[in-house]
Amino acid sequence: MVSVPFLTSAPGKVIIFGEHSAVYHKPAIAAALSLRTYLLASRDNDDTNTLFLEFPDIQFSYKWATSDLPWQLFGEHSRKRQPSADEELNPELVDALNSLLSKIDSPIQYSAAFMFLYLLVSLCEEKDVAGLTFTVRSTLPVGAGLGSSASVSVCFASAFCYLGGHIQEPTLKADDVTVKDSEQCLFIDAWALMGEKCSHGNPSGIDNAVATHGGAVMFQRMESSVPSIRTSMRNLPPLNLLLTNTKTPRSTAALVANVSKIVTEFPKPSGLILETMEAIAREAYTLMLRPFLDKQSKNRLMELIRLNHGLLVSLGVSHPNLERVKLWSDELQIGQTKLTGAGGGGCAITLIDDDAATPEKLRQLEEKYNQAGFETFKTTLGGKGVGLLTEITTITSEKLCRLHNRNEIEAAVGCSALPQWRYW
Ligand SMILES: Nc1ncnc2c1ncn2[C@@H]1O[C@H](COP(=O)(O)OP(=O)(O)OP(=O)(O)O)[C@@H](O)[C@H]1O
Ligand SMILES: C[C@@](O)(CCO)CC(=O)[O-]
Ligand SMILES: [Mg+2]
Repeated sequence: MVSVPFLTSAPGKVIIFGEHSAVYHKPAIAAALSLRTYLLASRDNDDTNTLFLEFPDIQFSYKWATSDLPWQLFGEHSRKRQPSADEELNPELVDALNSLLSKIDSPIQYSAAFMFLYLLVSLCEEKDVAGLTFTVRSTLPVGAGLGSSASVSVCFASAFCYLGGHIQEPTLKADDVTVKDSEQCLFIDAWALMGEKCSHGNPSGIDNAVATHGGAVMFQRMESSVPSIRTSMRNLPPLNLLLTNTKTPRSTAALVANVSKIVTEFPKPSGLILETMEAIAREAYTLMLRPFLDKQSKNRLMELIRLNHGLLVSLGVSHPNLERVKLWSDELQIGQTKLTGAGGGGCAITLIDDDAATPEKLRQLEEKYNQAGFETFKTTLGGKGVGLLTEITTITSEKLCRLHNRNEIEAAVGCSALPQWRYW
């Protein structure tokens, strides 16, 4: 029997090359971020017949009588299995959850609650979770292209795999280096992909893979049930990346659906665009295998960023605010900019040209962004994947909900602040 309270955590990601083309089986390059989501499972209420959700980042607080959930749809055997990459969502469970959630009218809250319940009922029995409170806090911006949905999905999947007895406690500390994926990580990743399917119909799996395994990868989705290829990129060259959030809201589900429409209606040109994106990601991979980039390679990488962004624009996934981020960094000749994640708003990355970007120019750029209401981030790439923290004495759901900002969340429960975190 697992003892509560405990926390799970998973990082967000930045896609450097290959968003959208990743859905169409093309290779993409992404790295874990130091910004993370934290999920606390605790017994903060006396009522053992109820399940409580606290998701303050999206202003959502909810509860269900545990007996109202459709536990009967799964037996012990189906809870223990690892879903294959092409497994579709269970239609009976989808129907049951749709009726249960019919009163929630915010799409953001609906999709979070739907993912939560889908994974919970798929992985746990009623007795495992009755009376528990689940609280989510994230240092990632919600729905901004940095993989917030996948990091939440990995937090849910790992917590429910653990509560359901499908995986053991992890043992790796932050500094331990591993070369082989653990079986437990593969199990969590497979279920987190099902969670991403709850969030949008056709995920490539790159976001949940990075949130589960951490580090930096070249990722390629395969056809049918063949597992995706994940090639770890251990010695990523130091990249001076500026991350800018336009704060323009968008949803990955809608953007992926729009691209799918273009791919269906214009198969030939869109096919060529996707092939070009593949060529870009492959060349970038070769360049990024070198531990240090010489000037010529760095310039080539910047050109590839520019080309990749242009192709994403042609697929219709940019936004005037993303173009503003690019225009202003182009005007000041800071480096090359592309949107990251699903686009349509959210974040852009700028690969900074260290020779051209003087501190004064960077200051001017940040000032322009601030005036437009954009937020810039400093974050490190390639951090740890999914983790667990047990023996918590000081944090309760109420305290976690009350934390005001990223720094407070990191200080209270963060992977960077607490060496007691272990990783699967
Ligand atoms: N802190 C959070 N608390 C609760 N739910 C969250 C949180 N962060 C994200 N979510 C869920 O994930 C959804 C956002 O997912 P979406 O895929 O649209 O954006 P993203 O994952 O940030 O970007 P991308 O998929 O482009 O990387 C939200 O609508 C919400 O349902
Ligand atoms: C747009 C997309 O390529 C990345 C979203 O972070 C979708 C996916 O790969 O699942
Ligand atoms: Mg997402």
